Amino acid sequence: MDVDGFIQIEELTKVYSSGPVEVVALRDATISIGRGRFVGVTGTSGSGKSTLMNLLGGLDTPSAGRIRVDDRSISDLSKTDLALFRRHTIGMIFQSFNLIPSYSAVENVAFPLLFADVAKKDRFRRATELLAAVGLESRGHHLPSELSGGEQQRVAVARALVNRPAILLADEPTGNLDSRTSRQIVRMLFDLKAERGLTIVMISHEEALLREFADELIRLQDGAVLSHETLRDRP
Ligand SMILES: Nc1ncnc2c1ncn2[C@@H]1O[C@H](COP(=O)(O)OP(=O)(O)OP(=O)(O)O)[C@@H](O)[C@H]1O
Repeated sequence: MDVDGFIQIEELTKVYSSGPVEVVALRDATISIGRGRFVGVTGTSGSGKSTLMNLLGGLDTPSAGRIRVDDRSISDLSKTDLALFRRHTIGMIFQSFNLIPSYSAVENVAFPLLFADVAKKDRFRRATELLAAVGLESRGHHLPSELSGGEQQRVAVARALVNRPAILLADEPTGNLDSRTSRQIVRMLFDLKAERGLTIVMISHEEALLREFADELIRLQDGAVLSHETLRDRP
């Protein structure tokens, strides 16, 4: 296993065509991310951050280039293998928490396990453990509408981690939160990284927040990698 190049993004390009107009959302991006690193991605609006995240998460396919995770090219996976990769290797969270409104917190967290062939009793045991890991052990039976924004994002984090993925992708996870709650959520991601050996890629335009908690900072501009800084060396 290659610890340093756990995620290898090689000359990745994404072109969107809408009618005669072509938009190069990502151009020739080459990035190497080590296992267990917390990597922040920043850049102005339209610089290609979400495009990169969607390609990394296997939600979209590149126009050129490839992504390797743990030495496997995800660009060459069959539909079935890509679905398995998404389920077992990647957890994703977004600016909107995307919880199922009629499900309690614990049911939301357990939901991905419905598709993972896990017995009901174990689904709820694992979901309860994850809720405790994000500090919400006493809120399991609450509906999303009964939780604050920060608490809803914690439920979304627990749900993203319930299949024990190696990688957590976070696309503007603090975009709907006030600055104090934002800091609490990013600190929690930082702690989860250390406890679980997670590799985290987080998009944010709050550079100060990324500088406080991330190990590395990538800046995109017009779809290209402008810089890739190391903020903290591996301990
Ligand atoms: N489905 C699509 N069809 C056409 N163009 C797209 C599509 N998705 C993104 N784009 C374009 O690609 C470029 C990069 O978009 P992207 O969403 O990756 O940027 P971003 O850095 O995440 O922006 P923001 O911070 O505003 O979310 C933009 O010019 C955008 O308009």
